[in-house]
Amino acid sequence: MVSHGCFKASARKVERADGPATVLAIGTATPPNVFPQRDYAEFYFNITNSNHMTELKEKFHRMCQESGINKRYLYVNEELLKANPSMCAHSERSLDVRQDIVVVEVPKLGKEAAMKAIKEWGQPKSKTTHLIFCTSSGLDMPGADWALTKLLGLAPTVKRVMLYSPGCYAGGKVMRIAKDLAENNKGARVLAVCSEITAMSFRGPSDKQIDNLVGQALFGDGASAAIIGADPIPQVERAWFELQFAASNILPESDGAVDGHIREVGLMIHLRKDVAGLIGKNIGSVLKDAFAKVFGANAPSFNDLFWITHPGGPAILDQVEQKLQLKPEKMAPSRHVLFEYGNTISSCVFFIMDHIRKKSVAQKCSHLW
Ligand SMILES: CC(=O)CC(=O)SCCNC(=O)CCNC(=O)[C@H](O)C(C)(C)COP(=O)(O)OP(=O)(O)OC[C@H]1O[C@@H](n2cnc3c(N)ncnc32)[C@H](O)[C@@H]1OP(=O)(O)O
Repeated sequence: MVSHGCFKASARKVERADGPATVLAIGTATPPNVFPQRDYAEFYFNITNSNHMTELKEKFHRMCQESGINKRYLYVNEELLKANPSMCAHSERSLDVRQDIVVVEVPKLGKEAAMKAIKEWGQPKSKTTHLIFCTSSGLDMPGADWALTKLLGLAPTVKRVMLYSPGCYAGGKVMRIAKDLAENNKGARVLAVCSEITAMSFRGPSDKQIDNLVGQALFGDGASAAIIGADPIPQVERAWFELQFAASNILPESDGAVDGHIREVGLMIHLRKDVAGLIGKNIGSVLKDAFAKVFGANAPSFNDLFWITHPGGPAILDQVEQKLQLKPEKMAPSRHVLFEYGNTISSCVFFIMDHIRKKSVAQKCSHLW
């Protein structure tokens, strides 16, 4: 609905929340198949019939060892991959097979995470006013947001936002949109769900595309969900985090650094070799600008502030730690989630926030950092 110009500023003010957006609950979910990273090269080269590529197998094994990952959860398993050999080739027509999996399973995994978040929130799901669904695992119409609305039994009038294919910066993007919705719509309760199943990009090795191996060594499946709203109801809702500021930035010389293209062969991911270097080169100035906007001239040091990093890979975490001269504990939550789950793309950041708050509770901390 669009109103004419006579809509009064005072009426708009009434509709805004008083306080900042807060995270009121978090839930996470993973598929049942667990893959220990130490055995993954063996599994991967066996299932893709690639054991004859001995040098590549050795290189992949080294990458897995250096990945900072202990285990990952994947929807695919031996049985499914044997039944769908086109997914095990490096580039064979396989889009239909992959889409058939993710169109069904991505909303289902998202539902698992969302139900945990709603349960923790403790409010009836009918109080959900907005739904944001984010995935880089496939595309469909009417969309995974619609599918999740049906699966959860949310009101047909819930205001939906669907984000397809934002890739790794999606955790921040989801929070930015949720913050805007929560602060500009008094009483809004936003269910934000990120769900990823890498069946779109699982593929066999090729000595012509080493960056594919990087992705095969790092990415894992997982879903996370959060309830975000401003002005928590006293004694009823609990604010775990306040969302102070949200922004995004396109780095200079970053074209093609992280690309994903949906083709007949599924999702083909490209990673430039210098991704970690590019982040290291820019992280200081980007964060300084962001923190100056929140704190003005009195921004605390990077070690004193509360902030977390998406664990794209160990090389990225090392660069950030080194360039900003961080104490090791600053990167510990990101490294922990990478170790336990791998890089679960959009869902990673809520996994990290969930880990931090649980650890704070276990250690009886009065604050989260
Ligand atoms: C969708 C999202 O969610 C978005 C994202 O996060 S995108 C993911 C971003 N992550 C990255 O780009 C990964 C960063 N890289 C790393 O963390 C580490 O390189 C790694 C864990 C993958 C491997 O570490 P490593 O084994 O210690 O050594 P490293 O030397 O870096 O790489 C091993 C080999 O792979 C090659 N390699 C690494 N990255 C490559 C790339 N992107 N393209 C081509 N080759 C690459 C290296 O040149 C090296 O080859 P040689 O053995 O012939 O020298």
